[in-house]
Amino acid sequence: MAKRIEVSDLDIYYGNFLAVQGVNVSVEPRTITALIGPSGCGKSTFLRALNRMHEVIPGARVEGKVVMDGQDLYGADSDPVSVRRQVGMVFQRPNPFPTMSIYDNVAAGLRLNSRKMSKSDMDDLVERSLRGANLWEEVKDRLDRPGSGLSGGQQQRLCIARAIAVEPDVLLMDEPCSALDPISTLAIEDLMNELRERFTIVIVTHNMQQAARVSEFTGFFNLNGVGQPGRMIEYNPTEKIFSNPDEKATEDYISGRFG
Ligand SMILES: Nc1ncnc2c1ncn2[C@@H]1O[C@H](COP(=O)(O)OP(=O)(O)OP(=O)(O)O)[C@@H](O)[C@H]1O
Repeated sequence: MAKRIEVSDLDIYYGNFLAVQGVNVSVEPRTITALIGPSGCGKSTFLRALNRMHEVIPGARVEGKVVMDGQDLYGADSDPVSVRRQVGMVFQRPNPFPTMSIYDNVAAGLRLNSRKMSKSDMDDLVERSLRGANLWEEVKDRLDRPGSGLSGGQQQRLCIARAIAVEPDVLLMDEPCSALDPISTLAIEDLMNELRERFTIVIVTHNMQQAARVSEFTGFFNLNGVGQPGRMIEYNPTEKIFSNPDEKATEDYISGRFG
């Protein structure tokens, strides 16, 4: 079930380096939010803080709050593994488990979450997830073949099937189309449009047209200079960001004056 994410006063560190400072934002359920901004301003860092992937890096930590429908993701009783099950992630490069079959790639997350399931229930869930990722028709006759044998765009949809199989509440996507050709990119964008009905989606993209095409809300990150922390300086409906942003820096960025 899609959930609301409320971020308050979030600071994100790598050791002593403050990479992202003071993010306050509320992301509504069943919407797509795009995060845009120049390289190094902390978009990916912020995204990874939303499912506690950030802390996997030694010395990395956050201050502030990320609350999902009332659940404090960094609270003392919150388990990072369960957070990552609730908040799924799709990466820039499609990363199916290379030696695993297409079927097992989708089933992997369910097995890791040690849900005991009959073979026929698992078959149903794998099919539903592959259909949900608009991949079923292309792979239904070769489910036992390795995931690595698919095209890049198919591999990315396989990764999305794997992510949605565990029924997360939120789906994070870090430049999911940057390694894909335009046709595969459109297939993923169509898919995002369908997935928004079931999930809260946050996507990092360098592609302004993509942000404009797929998202309802856009967050613009910026930084004042090298070594300075990135900040989310504007969060607004995407239409407003691209037609009449509140901040001059947002306008300069989207009109290609920097970045
Ligand atoms: N593992 C890490 N260890 C230390 N610093 C890091 C690490 N990853 C990122 N950083 C730093 O944190 C800051 C934000 O980086 P991040 O990758 O989040 O930016 P970004 O906006 O996603 O950039 P890009 O658009 O180029 O992907 C940068 O100064 C970067 O050098």
